[in-house]
Amino acid sequence: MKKPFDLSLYLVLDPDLCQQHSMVETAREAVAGGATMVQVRHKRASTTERIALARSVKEALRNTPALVVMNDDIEAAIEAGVDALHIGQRDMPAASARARIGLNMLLGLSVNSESAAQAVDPALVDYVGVGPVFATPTKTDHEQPIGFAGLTRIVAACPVPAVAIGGLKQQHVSDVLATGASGIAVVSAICGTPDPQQASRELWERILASRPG
Ligand SMILES: Cc1ncc(COP(=O)(O)OP(=O)(O)O)c(N)n1
Ligand SMILES: Cc1ncsc1CCOP(=O)(O)O
Ligand SMILES: [Mg+2]
Repeated sequence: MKKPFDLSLYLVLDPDLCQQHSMVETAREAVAGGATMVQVRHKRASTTERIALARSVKEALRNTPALVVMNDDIEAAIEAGVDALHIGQRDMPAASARARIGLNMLLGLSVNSESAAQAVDPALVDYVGVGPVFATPTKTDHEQPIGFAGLTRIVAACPVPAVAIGGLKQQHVSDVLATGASGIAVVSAICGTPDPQQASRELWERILASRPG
């Protein structure tokens, strides 16, 4: 069975930024501070290394409600038994990914335009990552930034829940949620900060403060 998911505070791990605190430690601390999803994203690692890393992250988050996501690597996602796979428009067709991962794993897809949003098939894709909202040095090959106006239009065109990504910091939380996005995805707002739990908690508090009720 697919797990229910909460995109509110979505951490994407980065091996270069996670030096003082390892990726596993950063994941643990961020979830203690409120992160709801953690993506294992390691572009230089082998599939074997990604499997080991994902297993360690899963173990660290075992008694928490946070979900573990694998970026790009379908073999590693299946072998490590993560909760979700995240792919981009150029990685593989969503239909191929869904055929491989089956019906029990969540599938996330990156979207950068209204036309890509309209093309999302909710029978295949569970959520979208929309961005980059702003230019960011964390991903050097990112698409054209969309800004909040673009984010608003793309989120409205998406048939599935959306998480915003790219250059997002604490001060952007309320503007992100005002677009209709379900959450905020961050790398450098948590990875590489001196206290990842505190960074996560500050983001989480802004999320709570930005939501009605
Ligand atoms: C939540 C989330 N959204 C978008 C992305 C970017 O995915 P992609 O476009 O495939 O780029 P890489 O991350 O693979 O460089 C993401 N990873 N997560
Ligand atoms: C993985 C990814 N996809 C689009 S932008 C991005 C990196 C976001 O990093 P940061 O939160 O540090 O700007
Ligand atoms: Mg990708």
